Amino acid sequence: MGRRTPSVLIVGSGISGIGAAEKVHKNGFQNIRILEATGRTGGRIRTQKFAKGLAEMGAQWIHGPSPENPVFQLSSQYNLVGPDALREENQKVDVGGHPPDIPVIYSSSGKEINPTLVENVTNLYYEWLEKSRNFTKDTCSPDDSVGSFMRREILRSSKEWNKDVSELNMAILRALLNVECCVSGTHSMDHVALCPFGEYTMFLGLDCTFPKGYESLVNRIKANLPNDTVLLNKPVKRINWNGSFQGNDSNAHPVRVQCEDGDTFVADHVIVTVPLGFLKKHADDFLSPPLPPSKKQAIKKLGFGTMNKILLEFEKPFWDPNTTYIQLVWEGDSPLTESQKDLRKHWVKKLSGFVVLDPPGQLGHVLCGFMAGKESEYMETLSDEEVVSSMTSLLRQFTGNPELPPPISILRSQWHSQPYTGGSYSYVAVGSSGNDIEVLAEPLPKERNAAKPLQVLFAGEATERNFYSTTHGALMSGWREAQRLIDQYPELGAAVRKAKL
Ligand SMILES: Cc1cc2nc3c(=O)[nH]c(=O)nc-3n(C[C@H](O)[C@H](O)[C@H](O)COP(=O)(O)OP(=O)(O)OC[C@H]3O[C@@H](n4cnc5c(N)ncnc54)[C@H](O)[C@@H]3O)c2cc1C
Repeated sequence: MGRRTPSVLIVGSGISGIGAAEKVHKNGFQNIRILEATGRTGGRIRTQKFAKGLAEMGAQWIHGPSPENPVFQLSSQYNLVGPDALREENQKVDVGGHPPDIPVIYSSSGKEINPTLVENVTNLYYEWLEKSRNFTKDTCSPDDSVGSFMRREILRSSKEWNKDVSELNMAILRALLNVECCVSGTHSMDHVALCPFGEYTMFLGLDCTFPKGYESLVNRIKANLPNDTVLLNKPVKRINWNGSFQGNDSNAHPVRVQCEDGDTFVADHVIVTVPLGFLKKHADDFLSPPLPPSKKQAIKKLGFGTMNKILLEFEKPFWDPNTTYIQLVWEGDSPLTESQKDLRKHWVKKLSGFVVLDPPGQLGHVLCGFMAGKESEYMETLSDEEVVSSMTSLLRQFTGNPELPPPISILRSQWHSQPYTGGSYSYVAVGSSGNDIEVLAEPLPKERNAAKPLQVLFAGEATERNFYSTTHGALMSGWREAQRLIDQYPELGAAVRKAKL
């Protein structure tokens, strides 16, 4: 590759792209540029003004804020999390993947359900969920899903239920599975593969938020980069590699990136951090020569679903000040029957519940509803007025108060319709496995030599086998690819260390 300073292009300015850029920059790389399709940095980390304060349209919590979590490491180093999150006890809590607080539960007949009535079935649900993480490819069929495993457990257990609890138990289980669809970012748990489900790894620690918004972390990392590193509104159309473009000669850069506006950039290396949702739509023509068939297959097989938020601001809270979560339970619903197909009529039934934003003094009286799957994608096509009207009817029905005032403002995410995202986050779908994640992460070319050096690298949450769908997974993936480049140029790191002496 000669003695020229290596140039690195990064496609996408989410936390994986910004994180990769900062790491290579810290290790002596000087020629770095990030090309971002949209008019902002942060990608699926997006903080917006709403009500009295801020709201997160994408990532909201640091999942597992403990010392092993790189997002937590950085956030505490930069003083971006509150004192509770920094307490040692907080970092040792093992929530085991379920919410630590007892919710307020409303049913569709307008009654509040006493949580003790559903405690047994809720505990059973979490036991089954835990069990579903213990399978491997040797102990289950590759076609099996978390949803069908749960149904088998429900059917087995329900034989022992009295008639008077059975209906409520079924309705609660349906509601809990709706929550799980939000966690996995999928339409149905029937789409989530059972064997690799346990590969997803959780850190210890009670989830925490960012008082100044999740974007404060992205901005803080970005501040370590030279000012002109990020070019906004530069959607990349095609990446030519292996010198497959006109005007190239043997001493020139092996990679050229073409933007939709006609601009081109050449480089030694490109790190692609675009979401899996984007790759699914553009796998055939995003690279030239095209992606190898194994990578295209992995992109096709892995899951990428939609999970959206609906934020509602109220003049006054109708909930008790201690309420942290409101769970909605549709009477008569069951996890054993498919959800209704008429989205226009039934989309609201997929809403899993509302988190109460805290503290109200800073944020206002705000409920944040969560909804996954096709219903969530349908919601994106409606107007704000239609969503407010549906939410008002829903809350009036569940609280049993036909006079409940409507929310005074609304803000919602629409991740599925974003052309450069195409959904919310990835999961390991039935028919795929953790190996597909590894294949997606493999750099190109696969066989490398002096004539065919390392050129196209892949990062982003969907490339992290154990931490996909999270901000820390995304950051780890950016650091992983940055390290791959750093290892390629040991002399740059050595020069940085020498300069520091
Ligand atoms: C609603 C929601 C809630 C979430 N909640 C949490 C949570 O509480 N905790 C958590 O840990 N994680 C959460 N996540 C997941 C987390 O936000 C993501 O895993 C993480 O932010 C992904 O970072 P990334 O860098 O991989 O991708 P992104 O942030 O998506 O960055 C990719 C960037 O590439 C750009 N791009 C795409 N195509 C092109 C192109 N052709 N040319 C140039 N640029 C392009 C995009 O515009 C984007 O800016 C949530 C996500 C969503 C959507």
